[in-house]
Amino acid sequence: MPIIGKEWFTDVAKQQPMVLYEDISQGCERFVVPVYSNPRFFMDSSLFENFKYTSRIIDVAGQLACRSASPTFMCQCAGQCSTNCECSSGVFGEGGTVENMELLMWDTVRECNEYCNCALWCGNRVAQKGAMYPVEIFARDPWCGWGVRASVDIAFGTFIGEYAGELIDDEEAMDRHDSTFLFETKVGSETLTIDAKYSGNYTRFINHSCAPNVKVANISWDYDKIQLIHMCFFTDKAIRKGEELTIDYGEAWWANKKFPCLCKSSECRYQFGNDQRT
Ligand SMILES: C[S@@+](CC[C@H](N)C(=O)[O-])C[C@H]1O[C@@H](n2cnc3c(N)ncnc32)[C@H](O)[C@@H]1O
Repeated sequence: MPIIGKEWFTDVAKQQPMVLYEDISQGCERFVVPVYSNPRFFMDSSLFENFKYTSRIIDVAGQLACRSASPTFMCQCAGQCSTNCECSSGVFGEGGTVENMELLMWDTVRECNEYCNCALWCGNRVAQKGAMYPVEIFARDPWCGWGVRASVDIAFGTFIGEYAGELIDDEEAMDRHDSTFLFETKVGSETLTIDAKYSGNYTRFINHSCAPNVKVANISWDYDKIQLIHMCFFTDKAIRKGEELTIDYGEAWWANKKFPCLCKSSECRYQFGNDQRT
């Protein structure tokens, strides 16, 4: 494997990108999600041919359909929920951004739901409304593959998308030989998995960084006790247009990986052995 120096990345950034798809979401998002290749190196784009873009959780095994449907959570607030509202976790400030990231990451955050009396514009309805900020998929490099970058400036604490894909149980997850796109979640006390290998949205292209600018929080907007926990992505820094979006995959993900991390951050924790790619 060649040594990747800083010059390689600087040089590649100067190349004119090629539009491979004008909108890989095919209208599933509020914005187009273009895919950019790079003439400087070859990138396998065959995955896009069989990839089904969806911005939703696909209940393949009926895990959600078989839940009891009795509404447990519902507020009686009029218009905007008050700070005393039983649904509100006080995480979202005015405009729906998160002010306190620690609070967001502390536990599952409950948003108001379809049985709540409050308005659709209530500030406790954020992630349920879907992604609002345009992003693009780009050819990062031949080793990491594709990545995601912001198409506009995005403020700190902004919801940018939900990890979408097929909702499967543990047994099915073990049978799927590629664990790259598996993300654990819960429905009530049951642990389930979202697999975004074949179906998903742009979040499945987000790469790892040891100094990430996006965090993944647990959010629910179900009325039922047996709630689906949605894995929701929020910016943890102010993001500039063109900046790559990254998350921390966590130690468990890296535990059995045979390749080094290419995040190039000074805080990188997974550069194994004598790897010279600095
Ligand atoms: C969830 S996918 C992210 C999208 C992926 N880059 C692609 O082209 O489909 C995770 C895979 O991306 C690559 N990857 C992501 N972050 C990386 C990093 N920091 N260093 C090296 N490879 C990375 C690895 O091949 C990993 O298995």
